[in-house]
Amino acid sequence: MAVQINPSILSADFARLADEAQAVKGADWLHVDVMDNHFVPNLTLGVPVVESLSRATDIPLDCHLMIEDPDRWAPQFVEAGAGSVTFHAEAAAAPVRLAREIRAKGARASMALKPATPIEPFEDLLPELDMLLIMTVEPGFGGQAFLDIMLPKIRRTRELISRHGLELWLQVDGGVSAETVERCAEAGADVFVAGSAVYGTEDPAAAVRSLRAQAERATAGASWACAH
Ligand SMILES: O=C(CO)[C@@H](O)[C@H](O)COP(=O)(O)O
Ligand SMILES: [Fe+2]
Repeated sequence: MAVQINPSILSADFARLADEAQAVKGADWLHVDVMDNHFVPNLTLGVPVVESLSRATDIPLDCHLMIEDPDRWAPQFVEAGAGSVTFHAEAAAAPVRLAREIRAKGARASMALKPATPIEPFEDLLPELDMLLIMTVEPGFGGQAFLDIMLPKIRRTRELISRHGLELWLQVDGGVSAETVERCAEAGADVFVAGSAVYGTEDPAAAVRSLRAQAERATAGASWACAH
């Protein structure tokens, strides 16, 4: 699978979201962080904003739900126009039923793991998912430092995906930048969320191109990719 770069609008200007989406032309998905001040100690946006944003841009929306009760809310984000919906394993009451419901409504189903949540208990669920998100910071805020200690989990997850012959995308989110993207790609990630490393620069579209080039180079030399 080709490398994908998903800018996070958490680091964009919320009063100009349509323009900010325009500013990252060439991005694969627009990453939309939904926070409820319960699952994480921060509050961002909800279904109506996703609905408006999906009408305002051709870039598909990758909604990352950092909320309690995703079983109730995730389907509404699909109806609002999200092309991919990520719920947290720690918050979902019935992750298999929820993933099936998201897929049945026509979106890609994805599950996220906080840094302290291991992948191993979820091995049997992987065929139910289109993407797995490994958080590389504690969720809640943009601009945090990348957690290097997550690299072994990325490697183990890539091994599981290969062993089961799955088409699952492996996303990393948090502190992904020019300094860290190559380590993530070498470990096995193929979808890269970047907030401050894209919107914190003078030229967000150029930042997307440059992260993509770095990730592609690192993937080309990675043992997990060479084995395919
Ligand atoms: O989900 C989150 C934070 O909880 C992320 O999507 C951040 O928005 C990424 O921002 P950077 O770490 O790239 O600045
Ligand atoms: Fe996110």
